Amino acid sequence: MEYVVAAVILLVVLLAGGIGLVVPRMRRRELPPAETGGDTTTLERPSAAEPGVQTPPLVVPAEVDEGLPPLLEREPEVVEPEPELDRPEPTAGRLVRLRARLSRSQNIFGRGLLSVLSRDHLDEDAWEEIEDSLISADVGVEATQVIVARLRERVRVLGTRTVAEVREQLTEELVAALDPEMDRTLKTTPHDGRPAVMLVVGVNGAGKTTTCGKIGRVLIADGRSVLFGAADTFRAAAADQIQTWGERVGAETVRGPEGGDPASVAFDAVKRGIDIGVDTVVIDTAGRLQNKVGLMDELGKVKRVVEKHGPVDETLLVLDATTGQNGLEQARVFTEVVDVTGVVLTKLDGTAKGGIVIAVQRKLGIPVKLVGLGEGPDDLAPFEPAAFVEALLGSAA
Ligand SMILES: Nc1nc2c(ncn2[C@@H]2O[C@H](COP(=O)(O)OP(=O)(O)OP(=O)(O)O)[C@@H](O)[C@H]2O)c(=O)[nH]1
Repeated sequence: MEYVVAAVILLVVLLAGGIGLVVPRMRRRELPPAETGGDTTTLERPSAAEPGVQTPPLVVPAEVDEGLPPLLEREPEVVEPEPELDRPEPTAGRLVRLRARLSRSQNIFGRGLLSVLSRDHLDEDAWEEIEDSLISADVGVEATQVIVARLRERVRVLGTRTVAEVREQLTEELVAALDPEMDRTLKTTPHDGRPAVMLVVGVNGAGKTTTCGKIGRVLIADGRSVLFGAADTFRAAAADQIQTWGERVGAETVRGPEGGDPASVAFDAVKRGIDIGVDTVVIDTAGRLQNKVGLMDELGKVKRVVEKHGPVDETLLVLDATTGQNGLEQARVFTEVVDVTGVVLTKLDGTAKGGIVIAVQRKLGIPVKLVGLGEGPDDLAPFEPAAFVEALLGSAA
């Protein structure tokens, strides 16, 4: 009997010991549900939850942290490196640096025109060829007639003989046709405690959004701070596109919902520009031309709403040089809707008709302020008549 009692006691002790060893191990393997209370350590969930979904933190009892290796390891903290910002090229002398891009136009001006001028005797046929060259370079009939008449007169009166002299005189006439006295400065200086506001208008595809981005870089290269307003809510990708341009140079973009009200985006952009104290707010707009009345309403509204903050300082019209004289008709519609203060002529690198610059200025009476000479971020140059004409004529004499 004593043996039986001793055996039962031994069995109970062994069982108790066994349970004592096993239970804590099991408890270590299982994570209890949240809200255990008491002394706890809160861990972040390792994977990001879906946006908008609140994920409760995982809670691990403090005792688990002691002794055994942690079952849930903290994610190593990832410190994103600051994105490196682009440093846009300085704007001074860009036109000279990009002059090779005008090579297609140069063929007409440089080789064609100057080879005629180099003939021993400039007879009627030669003058007609010169006229044809200018017209086919899109200078426009009216402007061509004025330029050729003045050149003929100078050659006759001065008795010009050498090619170099004729070239010099042609250069002067082309520069004069570009009205070098016109004010081509961009009004981008903040005033009255608010940023300068620039509206960028033009038909879709003219290179408007790209040009906004390039203008931002031009301004930043010249030491200004910039904010973009993505008021082209018509084309979904336009806002992304301009935001990307902004991110590359550290400029903020204000955007609205796709298909939203462009005027409200423009208003918010200027408001934000005032709040954060930038120098210039550049606003991209949509340019659907199917319906002139709709365009007038939309652009007119954008302008009116923005002007609740103060007047628009600069309204730039973006024109695609490759559309030639057709582009001029489109341009006129815009000048009727908004008070255009300057023209940006894009894609001059893709046309043999660089003379369009002269036609645009004469027809619209608005200065060309910038020219686009490629798809690269800094392929936009302040327009300088003399440097431009030199680049067109090249050194083919
Ligand atoms: N070769 C050349 N291409 C250019 C120039 N400027 C713009 N582009 C190109 O023209 C195309 C159209 O440019 P976008 O800026 O998207 O045109 P958009 O007028 O803003 O069009 P929407 O946003 O629809 O209004 C792009 O492929 C640009 O890279 C230029 O000076 N030269």
